[in-house]
Amino acid sequence: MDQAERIDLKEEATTDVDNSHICTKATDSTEKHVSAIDPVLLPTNWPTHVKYLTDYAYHPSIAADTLALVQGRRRRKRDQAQDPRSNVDSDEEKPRTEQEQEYDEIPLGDALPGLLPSLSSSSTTTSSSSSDPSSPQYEIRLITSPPTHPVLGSYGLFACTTLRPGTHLLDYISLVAPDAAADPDSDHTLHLHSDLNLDASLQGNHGRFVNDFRGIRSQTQGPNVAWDLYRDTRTGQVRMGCKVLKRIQPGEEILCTYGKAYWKSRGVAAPGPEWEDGWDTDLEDDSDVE
Ligand SMILES: C[S@@+](CC[C@H](N)C(=O)[O-])C[C@H]1O[C@@H](n2cnc3c(N)ncnc32)[C@H](O)[C@@H]1O
Repeated sequence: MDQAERIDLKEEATTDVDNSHICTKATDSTEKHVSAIDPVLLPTNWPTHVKYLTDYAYHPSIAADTLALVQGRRRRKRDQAQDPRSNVDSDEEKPRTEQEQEYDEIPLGDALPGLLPSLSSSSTTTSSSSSDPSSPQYEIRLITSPPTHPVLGSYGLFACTTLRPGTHLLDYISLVAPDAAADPDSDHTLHLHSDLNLDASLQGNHGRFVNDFRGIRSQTQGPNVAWDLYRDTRTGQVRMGCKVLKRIQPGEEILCTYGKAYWKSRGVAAPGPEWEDGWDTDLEDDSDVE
């Protein structure tokens, strides 16, 4: 952890006239490595009690083997061993453990650079992400309307630009903790893989602000984004991506499903379909939408 990139940036407010909403724009000059983002660089509406992370933090109780797998170190070692120029010992002759095989099955994907979202798309390999680094794709907003909104007075994540189905928008960055160390009272948890969970209650990124669609979009509309587990092609690190399912207009709230189990564990009925299929099965065909 703590490989956060510091970007010396100045923030300026810009108004999107067409959509009557304000998004925060940022420009960078130099890049350095420090342990955390400077308070002045934090996103608008970022809570003071939460540390902003640009990469995962790992709970000290995670077993060494599991940590090597979830961080991708075990995979990198294997890849290096296959390189004829390398003198790294190969693990290939050793039979794959059940746990290694389980991690091998996680689909590969390209991680977004661990920067603030306003800058994160500048060097991404995903063609579906925004190519304009000075134009953030989303921002945290205090929810003040409509009066029926279930989390009125709390925060949510909102689109600043049009987001197309299939876009890899962000990753849910937080503390990675095993079940045994999970905080049962945390409202900012997401299952990662096996017995590992993501907990962004005290450290995280924009992902922690994505609300559940219930009471905001209809059951027929469903969520407009979905969480998608992947292993970074480059590093082998296991990450939780957020993919756009349906076209999201500027100013629209970015909403996922927490799953029925989340609400059931909190004594809340969650009617309607499960909405927990893979993100690509619910992907809207955007080809004829203008
Ligand atoms: C990950 S947080 C979402 C961000 C939160 N609004 C904030 O400002 O930190 C999850 C919590 O937000 C609230 N929440 C999110 N979506 C909701 C919904 N559709 N209906 C009711 N509460 C919701 C619940 O209290 C839930 O435990």
